[in-house]
Amino acid sequence: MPVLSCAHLRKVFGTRVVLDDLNLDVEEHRVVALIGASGSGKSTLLRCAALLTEVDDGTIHLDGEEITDPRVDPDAVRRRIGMVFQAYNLFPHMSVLDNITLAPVRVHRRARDQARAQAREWLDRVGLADQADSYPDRLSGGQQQRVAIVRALVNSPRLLLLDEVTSALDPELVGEVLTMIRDLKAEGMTMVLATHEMGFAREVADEVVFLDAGRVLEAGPPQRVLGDPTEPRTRQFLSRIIEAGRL
Ligand SMILES: Nc1ncnc2c1ncn2[C@@H]1O[C@H](COP(=O)(O)OP(=O)(O)OP(=O)(O)O)[C@@H](O)[C@H]1O
Repeated sequence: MPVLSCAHLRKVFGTRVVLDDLNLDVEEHRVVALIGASGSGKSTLLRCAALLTEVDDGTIHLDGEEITDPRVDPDAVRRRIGMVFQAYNLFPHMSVLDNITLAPVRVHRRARDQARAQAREWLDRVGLADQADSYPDRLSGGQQQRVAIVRALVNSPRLLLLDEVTSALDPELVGEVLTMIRDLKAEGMTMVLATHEMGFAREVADEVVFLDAGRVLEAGPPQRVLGDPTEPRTRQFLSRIIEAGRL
């Protein structure tokens, strides 16, 4: 059974169809990279999967449970899904440790000591143990994004959704975040990531999914989709990326 299964998703903003009969399955321990032009629906898909945006039609299952069922408690679902955004969204007036433990303690009613111990363990693993009591503005962008990823991991989610997590970073800080994602993959974390980093998608993803106007136009192993795409639209997208020097 897939960890995440999206079937016939449809999302419309005003008159614009942003997800259009979209289907996507993500098996356990797999990493799926979503690629596609700006506006193709990558962020919307991730936000729908995290129950941050409501779908207009279709279903989403997490471990076989339909999470788009209105009777499901969204907070309970969000505890099982970690989501990280492009802008790390850390609270500036809170220490790293408080940023990480706020939701587990306040929203998910986890015991404070237990949440803090787990947060410290994670910070240690990603080399940020000495920053636990720092405020975000003392950290580099790469460190802040790693804290945001730890914040998403502290509930031991079944699935991690990463939306352009390196886009806001200076090029020299991208590597440390990518290394962290690589390590998570090695540990077997199931992930879906929207990315413009084709080189990284090629290296880390088990499957690359090309979205075009809210549909999955092409999906498969990275070598195939990025190296020898069958769809003209995918080829066109990739040649633009090559021109921009980003492949
Ligand atoms: N809350 C919203 N209200 C209205 N329109 C929205 C909203 N969120 C997204 N859209 C529109 O939906 C379309 C798809 O946006 P989305 O952010 O999902 O694309 P994307 O593929 O992630 O793009 P990018 O690569 O630029 O992040 C865009 O045209 C966007 O303007």
